[in-house]
Amino acid sequence: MNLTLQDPALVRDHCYVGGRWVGADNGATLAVHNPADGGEIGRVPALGAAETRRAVEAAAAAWPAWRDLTAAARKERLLRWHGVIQAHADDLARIMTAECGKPLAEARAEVAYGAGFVDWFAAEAERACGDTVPSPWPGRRIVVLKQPVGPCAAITPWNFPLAMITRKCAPALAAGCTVVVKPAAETPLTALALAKLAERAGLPAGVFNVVTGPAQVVGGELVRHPLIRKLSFTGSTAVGRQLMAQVAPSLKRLSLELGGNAPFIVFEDADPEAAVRGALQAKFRNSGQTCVCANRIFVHEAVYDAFAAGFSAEVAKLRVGDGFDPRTRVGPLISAAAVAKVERLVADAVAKGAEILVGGGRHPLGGNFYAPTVLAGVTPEMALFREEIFGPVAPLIPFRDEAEAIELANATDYGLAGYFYSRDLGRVWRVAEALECGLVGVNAGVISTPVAPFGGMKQSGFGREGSKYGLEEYLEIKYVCLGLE
Ligand SMILES: NC(=O)C1=CN([C@@H]2O[C@H](COP(=O)(O)OP(=O)(O)OC[C@H]3O[C@@H](n4cnc5c(N)ncnc54)[C@H](OP(=O)(O)O)[C@@H]3O)[C@@H](O)[C@H]2O)C=CC1
Ligand SMILES: O=C(O)CCCC(=O)O
Repeated sequence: MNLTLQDPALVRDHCYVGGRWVGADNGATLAVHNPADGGEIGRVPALGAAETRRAVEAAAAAWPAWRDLTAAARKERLLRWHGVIQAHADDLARIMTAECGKPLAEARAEVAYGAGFVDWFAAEAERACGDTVPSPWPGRRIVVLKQPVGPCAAITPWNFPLAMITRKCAPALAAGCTVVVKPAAETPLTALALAKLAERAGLPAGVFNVVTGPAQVVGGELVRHPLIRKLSFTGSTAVGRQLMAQVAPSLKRLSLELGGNAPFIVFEDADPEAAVRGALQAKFRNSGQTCVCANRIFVHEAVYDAFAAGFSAEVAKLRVGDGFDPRTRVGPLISAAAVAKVERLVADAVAKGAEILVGGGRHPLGGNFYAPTVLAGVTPEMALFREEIFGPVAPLIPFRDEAEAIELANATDYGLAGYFYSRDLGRVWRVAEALECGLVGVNAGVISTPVAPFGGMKQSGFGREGSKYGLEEYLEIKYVCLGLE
């Protein structure tokens, strides 16, 4: 595919380590493909363990000087990075659409969202405030300092190739940490473009590094290296569990943002049109490939038929296609394996009695395109009730009353996002408090923003990204007891 950009220098074929552009020692590379047509759009280095170690050492070498800058100086450098990201927003969005398939409008929205983390945390750099505590001793004072954790590693997924990097790295850099990022194999070009822009913004060498290559080798080295003090990971629960075991020997700090199985509940008192709009947003953003996507849509039996009809009519209108086509609302899935997983889940549901209201199979475009699908009569026995679908399939499940809705919503090992529509104030509080998840959208289908805490409970992981809480993940607390004599 021919990726036409205003600034072609943003497409890199080398990694960014210690302020230099480097390849693998043995020259090995990995291909990057466009999921819409399978075409190769670039190649990136397949680094080995030795090159990854050098990246860690570069981050460690850069740490003292970066840590010792004033917060205002770090803020100023982050704002410069934010400025160049915004100035190249269209190119970044095009790179993203090419390598992960999302519609260009969504890619542009992701650049704005992702840049927002840099802007927000630039300002937060100056708010890493400590405390003084009333002392129990007359001759002593108690002071609490906040200090950067140290060199960090970030392992990021393909579904938000830009925002997942800035959501981790902006707070790390603001706090005074340095970072080595390993992006997903499917979407390294956006990460390397961000590195190019970091270089142009004048981030000092070694402060922000991007390494690409086989997950077990590159990721494995980052996870085990003793100089890395903290790991932040977004991806599948299975890999998150492995990484947690791998960091145990070096006791690194850890943030895990893992899979989800979000309930979306439509109560009988919901605004019906708003509920349909919200469900469309919560389900079909990024073709259903987000960890906060509605995975199970519970609808009160009194409004079930009306909701199913209204929602299905809107889903049937969603246009599927190449993300570069401005009419496209639903792009391809990331890979053939992702399509196969969605097919398996739909086949299992249909075999156990689910009814297909819309779609139900691969899209006529073929390849990685799957038709937006609505399934009625879904039950907890079906695999998609428990598994993260990560595709454009909306399962509808009727319920009788509030207690049953809450019980069904919480009947999952995951606990990331939950949504519900209701206009009853008492119910809004009761249900928001009862849902076992880290984010709740009430009468709102898309709720992510750099200013609010994002993160999960249960097997969706732990730690928070974004907001003032996101900065704390990269700060150590140090208690200083000061004797006055
Ligand atoms: N929470 C979320 O936002 C996401 C959830 N998922 C869920 O996970 C499923 C599978 O997606 P998938 O892309 O395979 O997710 P993974 O969890 O496998 O990948 C996420 C990141 O982890 C890296 N990684 C994988 N294995 C290791 C390892 N052993 N050591 C270090 N790093 C590793 C990957 O690298 P590499 O790409 O090189 O393999 C990638 O950078 C999806 O269907 C979805 O259900 C997926 C993505 C995001
Ligand atoms: O899927 C994810 O991991 C990120 C969710 C996107 C968002 O921040 O809303």
